[in-house]
Amino acid sequence: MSSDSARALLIVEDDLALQKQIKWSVDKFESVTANDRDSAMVQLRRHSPAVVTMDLGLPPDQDGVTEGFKLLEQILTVEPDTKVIVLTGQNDQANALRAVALGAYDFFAKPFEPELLNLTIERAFRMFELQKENRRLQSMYQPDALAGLVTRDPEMLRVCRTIEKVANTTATVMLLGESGTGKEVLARGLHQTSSRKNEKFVAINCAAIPENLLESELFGYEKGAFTGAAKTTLGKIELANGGTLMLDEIGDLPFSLQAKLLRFIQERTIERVGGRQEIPVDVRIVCATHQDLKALSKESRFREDLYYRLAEIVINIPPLRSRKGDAALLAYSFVRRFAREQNRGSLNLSEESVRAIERHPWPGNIRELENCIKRAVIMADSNQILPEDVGLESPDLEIGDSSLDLRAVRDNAEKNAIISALGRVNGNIVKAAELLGVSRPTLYDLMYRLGLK
Ligand SMILES: Nc1ncnc2c1ncn2[C@@H]1O[C@H](COP(=O)(O)OP(=O)(O)OP(=O)(O)O)[C@@H](O)[C@H]1O
Repeated sequence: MSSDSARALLIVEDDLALQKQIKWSVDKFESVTANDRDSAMVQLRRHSPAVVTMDLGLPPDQDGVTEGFKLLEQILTVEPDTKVIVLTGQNDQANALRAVALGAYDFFAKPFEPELLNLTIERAFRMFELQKENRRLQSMYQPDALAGLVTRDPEMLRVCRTIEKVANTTATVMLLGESGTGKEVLARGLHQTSSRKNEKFVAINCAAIPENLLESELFGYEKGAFTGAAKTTLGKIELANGGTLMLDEIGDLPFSLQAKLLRFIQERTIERVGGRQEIPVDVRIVCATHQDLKALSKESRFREDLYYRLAEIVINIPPLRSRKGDAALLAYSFVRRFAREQNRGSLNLSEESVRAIERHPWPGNIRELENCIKRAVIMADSNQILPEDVGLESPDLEIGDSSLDLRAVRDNAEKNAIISALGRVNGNIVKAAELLGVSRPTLYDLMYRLGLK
């Protein structure tokens, strides 16, 4: 445990002899004890333990599980980040799975193996610390204007610092990055950090508007300028007057309009379509593209003089796959956001999901990850988001460290046995359950948990 994790382990066990035995066998952790639901909740409030081990059979229902499940729900409502390890009877896998589905961190069958229990508790503490660290980092690095931006990647943090530095200059900023890397978020951040923050931020996507409409969208038009121009209408440039104009996908600006934009940047005046008056406009320009504008200008598809006008400050935004640690950090933050929006209470990513997220290359960058987590929050049947909810393959067992991870070894062995059994009986669940010596519902639960369904 790290020094900051002086947070206790809470052991909830009504059998006092067993309680002592557990406490003794996990004596490297600082522990407190409770023997029923009420005393457990008192201890929870008093010590805010990071990890709880609890028996499901608590008084007055020692032989059942009602008190145990009530306690589990209460703990996760009051302290959703607590890692709860449920101790179950030997053949009580159905309740163990139900507990995990409700948000328990792990389960453990009694009689327990002290070494394994120690290992599981240690992992739970580590997970707790990791999540806490993620939240700390998230709150640390955010200047107010870039508050919605989640990152701990050194390159992205440099990008944020550059944005802050240039915000109050008049320099035109060019944001280069793949789709979904947060170009608009950064452009808005720049606007918010600048002295123009109380004026408008107007964005226009040059790729999304047909060429014949783009000119009037940008520059506006006078009444009667063309058929259907019933009244004088301001364009985006004029609408942004005093504020910031974001020209998104600038690489798609038609050649014919590039000259007109260049003129505006040089003269700082516009002429509406069908108009003859020069109208002065004061806007800060930020442009963005995923294209290589220099290459486009070599091919004479983008005016070189315009490029140099727009590229006073060029900021390269790294793709998500090269931001260290950001995929998981963003995923945690999106889970919290969408769980709140969808009233899903305490919802957590399973360890497998986190690993799968870390390994995925995210070609659609943060937008793809955001959509993926939104879907997962809707799809998750339990309080744990599994790799299949995220739509990602469960990562295979790693050679090395995690081959020593007994839970993963056990999961993998169970998965292989189930796949073999199902293969042998041609997919017949009843027969496979018989072959494996478990009930049909247990097999279904197992298949679900192991991502075989
Ligand atoms: N660092 C970040 N932290 C939190 N959310 C982010 C971050 N970066 C991007 N997002 C979110 O990801 C989505 C995509 O971001 P944005 O629209 O800014 O990307 P873009 O690069 O402008 O994409 P495109 O080139 O396709 O227009 C948005 O919903 C945005 O809120």
